[in-house]
Amino acid sequence: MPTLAEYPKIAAGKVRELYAVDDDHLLLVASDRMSAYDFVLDAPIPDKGRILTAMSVFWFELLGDLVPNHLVSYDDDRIPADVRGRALIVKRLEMLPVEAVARGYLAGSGTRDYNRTGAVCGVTLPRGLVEGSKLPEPIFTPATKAELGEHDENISFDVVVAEIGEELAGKVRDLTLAIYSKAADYAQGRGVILADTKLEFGLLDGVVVLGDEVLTPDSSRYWPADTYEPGHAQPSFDKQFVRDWMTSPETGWDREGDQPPPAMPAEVVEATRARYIQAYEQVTGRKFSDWIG
Ligand SMILES: Nc1ncnc(-c2cnn(Cc3cccc(F)c3)c2)c1Cl
Repeated sequence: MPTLAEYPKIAAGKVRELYAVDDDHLLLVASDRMSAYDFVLDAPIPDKGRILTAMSVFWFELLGDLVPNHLVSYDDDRIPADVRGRALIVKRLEMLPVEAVARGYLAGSGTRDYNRTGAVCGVTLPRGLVEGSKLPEPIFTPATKAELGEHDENISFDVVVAEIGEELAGKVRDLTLAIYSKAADYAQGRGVILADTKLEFGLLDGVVVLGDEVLTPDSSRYWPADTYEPGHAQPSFDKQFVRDWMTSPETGWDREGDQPPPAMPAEVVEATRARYIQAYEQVTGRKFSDWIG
C-alpha cells in the first residue's frame, strides 16, 4: 500500500482532493470536512467522506447502462490505507470545461435568476413559480467552473455550444437530463427529493464519460420528501442541523459576514453524521456498516 504522500496532489476543493496515481489514473479523495454557507466548518463529520464515496459508487453502478463512467476501483492496492473507503481510483479524463447542472425544482441561484428574468440559463419558465416549485420538467442549467471559493456562474446552452461545440454540448445536456431524471425518480421512490445535481464529464478516446463524484449531498440538493412544500427554502436532508445551529440566536453568527462559523457542538456533529448515513441507507437500501474502510 503506498501512502498518500507518494501521490502528487493535482487539485483541491473545500472538502476533497485529487491526486495523480499514474499517467492514466487519478485518486479522488473525499474528506470528512463539511461546508455550509460557503464556509468549511471547524469540526469534521466522522465518516462523511466514506458515506459520500459509497453514494457515488452506488450511483455509478445504477447508471452504468446510461453512461460510461471513470470509476476503476474503490478497493484496490493503490488506495492508501488511511483513505480507504473514501477514495476512488478513476481513469484520467480530459474534463469538459462546464458544470453540467440539472434542476427539477427551483432553488438557490435558480430562484434568483428566475425572479430577476423569468428564466434560468436562458430557459424561460412558466410564471408564478416560487422557491421550491417543482418545474414542469427538469431543465439543463449549465455553469462555468469557478475558482476555489467563487460561485459558479450560470450560462446558457449557447455558451456551452460556443465552448465545446454543438454535438458535444447536446450530448452533455442529454446525458445530464437523463441521469438526473433516472436518479431523481429512484430517490423519490425512497422518500428523498433530488432537487438538482451538478455533474462533470470528460473525454476518453473521444467518448463522453461521467466523472467526479455523482449525486452526493455535496453535489446535489437532497430534500426530505415528507416535508416538501413549495413557497420557501426547503430543509436540507443533511445540512439542516448545521445550518440551524449556525444561524441560531445562541451563536450570534452572521452568515453575511466574514467571521468563521461558530464551533459545532458534538451533538450537531453526531446528528449530521447520522443524517448522512440515513440518506445513504434510505436511498440505496444498503447498510453503511457493510461499506469498506
Ligand atoms: N477522472 C478525472 N480526470 C481528470 N480530471 C478530473 C477532475 C479534475 N478536477 N476535478 C474536480 C475535483 C475533484 C476532486 C477534487 C478536486 F480538487 C477537484 C475532477 C477527473 Cl474526476
